[in-house]
Amino acid sequence: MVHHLYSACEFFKYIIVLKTRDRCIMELKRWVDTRTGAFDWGHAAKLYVDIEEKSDQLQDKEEKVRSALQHVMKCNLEKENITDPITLPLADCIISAWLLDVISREQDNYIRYLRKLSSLLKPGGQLILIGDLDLTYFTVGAEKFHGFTYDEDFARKSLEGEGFVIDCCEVKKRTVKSDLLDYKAIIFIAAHKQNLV
Ligand SMILES: C[S@@+](CC[C@H](N)C(=O)[O-])C[C@H]1O[C@@H](n2cnc3c(N)ncnc32)[C@H](O)[C@@H]1O
Repeated sequence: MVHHLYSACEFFKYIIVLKTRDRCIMELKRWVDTRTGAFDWGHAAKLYVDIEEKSDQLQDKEEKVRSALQHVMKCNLEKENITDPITLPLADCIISAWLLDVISREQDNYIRYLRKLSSLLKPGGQLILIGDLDLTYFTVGAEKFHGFTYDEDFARKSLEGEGFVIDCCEVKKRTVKSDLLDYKAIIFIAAHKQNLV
């Protein structure tokens, strides 16, 4: 998914994308390098310029994202240092979308993963967290996977418990009809990591 990078590159000159699967890393690098046969993310760029009413900037936007995207790196949230053997400098902002919902089994996991994301952030740094509320399953191809089920209260308390201050939290009720997954709403949270005193 690259949709969020179109907005992010308006604010950040250097962006690092972390992915766990080698195939995803390879595909995204092909797109960054405009290689033949790379996945066409044109619809994401078009969506961005349409929302921002900047359709004349379509070409520029693609180039801006590509030049901000410095590295596509491997990560695994199960590891102590999730980008082992590389240690990244602390980030100004982390965007995590639909990741914790999918990889967490229970509340303790979710909080532990959140702590790992926090450890990659500078004090005062921003965390933008997007997820599905009340998800129990999702489907990919013919396979059905477990979703971690949580509500707004749990997300808020988890962030606050890990030393974040929530600046904005919005919940948007589901409008899509599909039995491929069963979430009830999408949650968008912008929070910052408290400075240590
Ligand atoms: C629903 S997708 C979220 C996609 C994400 N927003 C993106 O743009 O790539 C869940 C992602 O979690 C990744 N994942 C699974 N186990 C992981 C782990 N242990 N550490 C980090 N990512 C993991 C999967 O490869 C998958 O891309």
